[in-house]
Amino acid sequence: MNTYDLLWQKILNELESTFNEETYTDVFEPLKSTHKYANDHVYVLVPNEFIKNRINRLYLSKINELATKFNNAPIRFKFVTESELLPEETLVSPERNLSLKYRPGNLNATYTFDNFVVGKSNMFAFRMAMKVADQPGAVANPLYIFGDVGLGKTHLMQGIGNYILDQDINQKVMYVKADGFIEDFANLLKREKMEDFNAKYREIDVLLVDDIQIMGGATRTQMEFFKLFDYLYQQNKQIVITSDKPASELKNIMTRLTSRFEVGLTVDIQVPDLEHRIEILKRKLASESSDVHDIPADVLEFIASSFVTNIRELEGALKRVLFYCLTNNLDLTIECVNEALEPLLKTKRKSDSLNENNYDRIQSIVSDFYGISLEDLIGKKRHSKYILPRHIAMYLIKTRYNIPYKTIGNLFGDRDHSTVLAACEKIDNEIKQDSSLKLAVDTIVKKIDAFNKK
Ligand SMILES: Nc1ncnc2c1ncn2[C@@H]1O[C@H](COP(=O)(O)OP(=O)(O)OP(=O)(O)O)[C@@H](O)[C@H]1O
Repeated sequence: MNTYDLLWQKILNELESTFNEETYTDVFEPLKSTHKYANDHVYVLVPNEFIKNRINRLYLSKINELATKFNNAPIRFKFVTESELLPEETLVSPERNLSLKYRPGNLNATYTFDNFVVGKSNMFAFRMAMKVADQPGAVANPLYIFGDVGLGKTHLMQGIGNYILDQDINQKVMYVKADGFIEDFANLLKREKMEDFNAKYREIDVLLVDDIQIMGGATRTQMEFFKLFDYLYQQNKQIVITSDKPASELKNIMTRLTSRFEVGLTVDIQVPDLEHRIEILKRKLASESSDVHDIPADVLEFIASSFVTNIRELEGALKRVLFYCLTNNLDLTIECVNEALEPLLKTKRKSDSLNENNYDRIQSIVSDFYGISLEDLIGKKRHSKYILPRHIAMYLIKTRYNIPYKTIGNLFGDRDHSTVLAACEKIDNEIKQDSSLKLAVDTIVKKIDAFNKK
């Protein structure tokens, strides 16, 4: 038995004890050995497309996780049918080499479905992304993904692109951030090279546009984007868009665009809970090319509890811990991790406590101003004398501190992302039209500023 067969056997043993007998017998039992190792992947031949898709969707991430654990270094599996193998074996294409970080169409090869950790906060978004990737243009077009900073929108969107390319390398996928599109359009205006612009954006099968809110106010770009959107949409080309807010709440984006975004399917990604964050840390650890593959549970929980609202920060903390402990040759204990993270935690504690006090202060200044109790400001009563101050307090916290809507929701009796978002947008609109409301908000702001100067 070669090394890869041995590795596969270990994984199979683990899968046998993890999954029920039926799943194991149907899916894994026929897959006795590996086929080859190439392009950073161990290949396993599967009898048909159905089994392949089932494994890719449901078990691939677990398999890769076990593989990395048993191999003591990152390694990935690929399940292929016989018919796929022939063309693939003759194809020595750089696009297939995952050691290259970028693939055609500006795609980051490391953002895949199998390393996207799924939990309650992103389950629906993930399922829909898989469906869209399986049948581009047919299931939900456009797919509109929104959520707060650092929660995985780009990862999921590029996961769609990578999956589509994995199925068919000839598909033309194009990933662009909205500011990149604005820049390309500005260049087009300067040089009048319409053919280049069209070649880049029209001769494609899948368009992925990240952070569409950046296009707010860029009217001419929006008009061009509108034409492109319609052109691709009419041909059933898949479009995926991400944003920090729902389409209906986008500022300074023309309604004919936002209404088109709403024609397809909108999904959101929320802040992950503790268990989910710990799982993310475990999976990031397995994919790190360091010698550490196991971290004590209390240490993982410590890191996951310290970084709550942004997965990018959570990832950064893990990297810092690994680097610090490895270079100083220290064991991964809570004390050592605390030491490693101290500079980050210190600034965070400072700004958190400062901010928490400030959030409280905004809430009490608003409740004082309107002569209601703090309890009623935060509570569930639906009378207008409570609702307006509540919305104003949410709006002021968002505009001053720009923390996730969900976090603001937690400060107001666990209200959800969309409730807070709607409240903030409502106040933002109303102060433009209602001068007495604007005066009230300005007065409250002055009181807050006066307090901060004390
Ligand atoms: N569910 C997840 N599983 C694994 N990694 C994740 C997950 N969600 C986010 N990440 C990681 O967190 C980091 C930030 O994610 P990403 O850039 O996709 O966030 P975003 O929502 O697009 O942020 P922004 O609003 O700043 O554009 C990336 O490294 C990504 O791989």
